[in-house]
Amino acid sequence: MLPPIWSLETEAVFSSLSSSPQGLAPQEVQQRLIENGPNELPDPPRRPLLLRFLDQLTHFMALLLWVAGILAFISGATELGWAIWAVIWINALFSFSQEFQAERAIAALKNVLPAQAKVFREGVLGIVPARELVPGDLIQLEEGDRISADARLISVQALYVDTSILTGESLPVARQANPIAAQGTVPSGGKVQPAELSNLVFAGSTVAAGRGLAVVYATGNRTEFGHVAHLTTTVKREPSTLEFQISRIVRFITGLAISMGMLVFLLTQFLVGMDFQESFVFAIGIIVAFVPEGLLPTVTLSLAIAVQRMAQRNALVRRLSAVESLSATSVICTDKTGTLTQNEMTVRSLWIPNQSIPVTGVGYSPVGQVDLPADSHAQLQAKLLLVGGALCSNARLIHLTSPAQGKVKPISDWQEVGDPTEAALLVAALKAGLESEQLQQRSPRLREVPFDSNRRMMTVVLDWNLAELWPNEHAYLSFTKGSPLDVLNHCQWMLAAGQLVPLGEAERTLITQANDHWADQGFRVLGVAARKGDRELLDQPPEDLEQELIFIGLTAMMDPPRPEVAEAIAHCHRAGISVTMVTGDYGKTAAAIANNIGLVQGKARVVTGHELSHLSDAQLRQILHRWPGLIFARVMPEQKLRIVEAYKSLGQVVAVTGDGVNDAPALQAANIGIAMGRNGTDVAREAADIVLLDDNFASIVSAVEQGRSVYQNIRKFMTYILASNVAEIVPFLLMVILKIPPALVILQILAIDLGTDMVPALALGAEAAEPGTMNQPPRAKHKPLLDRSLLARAYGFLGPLEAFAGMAVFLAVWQQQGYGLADLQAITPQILQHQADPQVLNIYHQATTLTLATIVACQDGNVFACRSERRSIFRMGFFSNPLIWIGIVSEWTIILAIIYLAPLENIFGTAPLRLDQWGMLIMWPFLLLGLEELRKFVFTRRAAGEINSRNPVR
Ligand SMILES: Nc1ncnc2c1ncn2[C@@H]1O[C@H](COP(=O)(O)OP(=O)(O)OP(=O)(O)O)[C@@H](O)[C@H]1O
Ligand SMILES: [Ca+2]
Repeated sequence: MLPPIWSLETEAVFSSLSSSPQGLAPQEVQQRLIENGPNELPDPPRRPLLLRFLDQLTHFMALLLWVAGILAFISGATELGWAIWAVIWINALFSFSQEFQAERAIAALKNVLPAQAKVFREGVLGIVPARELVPGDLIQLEEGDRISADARLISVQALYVDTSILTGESLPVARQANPIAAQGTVPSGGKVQPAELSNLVFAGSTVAAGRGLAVVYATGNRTEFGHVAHLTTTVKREPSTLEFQISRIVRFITGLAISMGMLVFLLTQFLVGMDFQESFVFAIGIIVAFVPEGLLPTVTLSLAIAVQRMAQRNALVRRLSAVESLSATSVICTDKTGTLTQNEMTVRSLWIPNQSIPVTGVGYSPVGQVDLPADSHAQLQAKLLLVGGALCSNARLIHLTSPAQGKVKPISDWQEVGDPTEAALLVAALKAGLESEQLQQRSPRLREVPFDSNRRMMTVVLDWNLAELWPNEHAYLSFTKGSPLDVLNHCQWMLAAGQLVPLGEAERTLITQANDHWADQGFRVLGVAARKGDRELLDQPPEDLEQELIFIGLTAMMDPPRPEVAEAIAHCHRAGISVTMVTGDYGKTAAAIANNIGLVQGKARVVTGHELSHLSDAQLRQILHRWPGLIFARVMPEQKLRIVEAYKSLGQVVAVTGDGVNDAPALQAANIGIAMGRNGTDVAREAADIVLLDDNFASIVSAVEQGRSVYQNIRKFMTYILASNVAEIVPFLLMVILKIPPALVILQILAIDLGTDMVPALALGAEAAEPGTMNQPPRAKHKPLLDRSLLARAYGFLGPLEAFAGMAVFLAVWQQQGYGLADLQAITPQILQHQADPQVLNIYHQATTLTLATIVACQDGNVFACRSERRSIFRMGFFSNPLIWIGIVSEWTIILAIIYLAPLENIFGTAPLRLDQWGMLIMWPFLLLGLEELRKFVFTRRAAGEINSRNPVR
């Protein structure tokens, strides 16, 4: 048996996996991919479709309907019995297909952002999809990465991994790269103990801090995670509060329906004097008609549609419930670098004491010049600054015209891998003819203290052999780069004109002023310092290593704002959303950028992380309350959490962006956590509700717009459905009050609720966002979906109008045939007892048919009315949502079939209409739409008046 991988020396690790320090060759990878299969876990088994369809036939509401159907059969109303059972099936099919579609839409999102891995192949670092990893691959691990295969470490720099998904251990555990002696480590019987085997990392865990290189030895099912995966991969889709709200509404309306049904039963029994069976049929019919069975699936589908639309606009929603929080978002706390700016850094200037040196060129292509000073000391120092920056970085430049290895997406000819800040330093050095790989070969790196955003510095220790730049009487040299003031704090000396000068107040002021000069113009400034020494540079703990440094110079780099961002911020302000910048960058840099993009006007209020740590919660809340455009600068990721919680305690709905490991708590605490898809870490993505595929602030704003529009759409189709319910119930109320036969029969009600209304309602659920959506303040957090204005519009305005139309045509048909109200009342008992003569019955059938057709026609007017709560349909255009027309065609197909196909005529109690009767219904939809337009007109006038009388300045 082979010795276990954790007991091997590095060379043996490579040879046992037939790999090398260069990584595998592409052909070899292909071969191994075929042998081992892709590095992914099989999808968890899903509930078979048939069973899921059966679920739809057996949930509570369906059971209720089955019972109602059986009761109908028992009481002899066979037709109604069949109809109710048909309702169950139609509903089940409809809900099933909607849920299926919604699920597919969401499942498709999984492939939008595939997991990736950084891997060396033939010595070149590239990014490949994690599913293409094979045993033998040499992978690079960095802070925040999710590890996608089991691997043996061969080098580490302060590497800590979070193995909680495997072991439940929540604290990060330290990893190392040396072989472990075989004896006594693993208990005989040999279950791998991840925590014990400190030179292994496992798929499913994440890098909490530091960096490392590792060789993959197991992929896919053969990983440790693969063994337990079947237990953990089933992700539960928790219902959102919106869905809770809807099911509450459904329950409420069901209750209402049942009491209505009972009331109708009692009234028809005791007031109208119907016989028992007939009353019973009415009661059941009313209950069935009123229960909004299709509501929940329609809501789910319109959420899924929104999620799809958001993905098209670069916002990947990971939890459905995020959609509704988006609609109520009132504050966005955003990063600066990469979100508001392009994260494309270019060094524009160098500064060494008393001298600035311009650098030309754009982007990452090393085309441009460093205008090196003529003075030899200054020239050497400028070069030293560039060399220090280049050697103290882990980024790489890839020139894509050279045969590209791996699958690196081409963005420009020159692309950076790694931190853009560091890539910019490499480019600047290259422009001065200093090639980082050559430098690295001559002065190999012996140690690294990785960058972290709390220290804001990074240090490397080199075996210094570049004496022509800077003679070194010691063996080693360290370079530290980082935020200028932090670096300066660790310096004792300054290099100037080839001499070490002790740093006094004057020198410090000089450097700080240079820093502020660049920062005020929006430049990101880094300081570079060095230290000479021997053995101690390798052994000292980081705190001691980064002491007594020699300050060398500053680099100023530009990261231009994204072009769309100013517009997006203006949108936010119009939409009543405050934007707060929370950045790790320097206050002056942040303020300059904020001004540039319109986040603040005039002088910005900047709160530094240091200041923040001295503020009490109450003071913080007061600041947040007072300043709409705020900047938090030099904050640590941990402090984001405090800002988020303070906003929440003010009752705001907070969206927050983040990219790093330490951002995860804030992302989780916020109402909406937004992670970066391009430059974010896997850890941040997994903590977030939404992942921005393009890291762009503007995408957040368009997601908010989509969120608002779903919310509006749900209100739209609810209004639409509730309005026709009124027209359905009024005939029965009038039957009782006026003692006339009902103007609709039960099956006709079912034809509306489960036939004609369905597709138009769906079409309303898929409406695009209205143009004015972002001109209104966010909705109040606790405002219920069914608020007073919606109920008033549906039950108090649209519904009664339709009911009036339906009753008017009903009575008009009788009138036409010479039956006034009194005559009708006289023959009512015969009609109800099915004893009227055929001629009268025929008139009755025509009258109910016309009422049915009129209500459906009114719903056509209504569907256009409901497309917006306040915008005129003439401004929206009748053809801007083609689905509406599909809905209308479906309505009339159903209605015409019911009226003119003989077998259906019998079931639905309809009769063919004459042309003049059709003429009677034609005006109603126009009347309804016209009155709605009038209402909207009055409403917008009033709203405009209110806005004008308010102080327009925020
Ligand atoms: N690779 C690096 N090496 C050394 N110092 C760095 C490096 N990257 C950033 N810094 C310094 O640390 C500071 C904080 O960086 P951090 O990444 O936390 O925030 P940021 O990128 O500046 O801003 P934001 O929080 O808006 O993304 C930077 O302003 C810079 O001065
Ligand atoms: Ca950052």
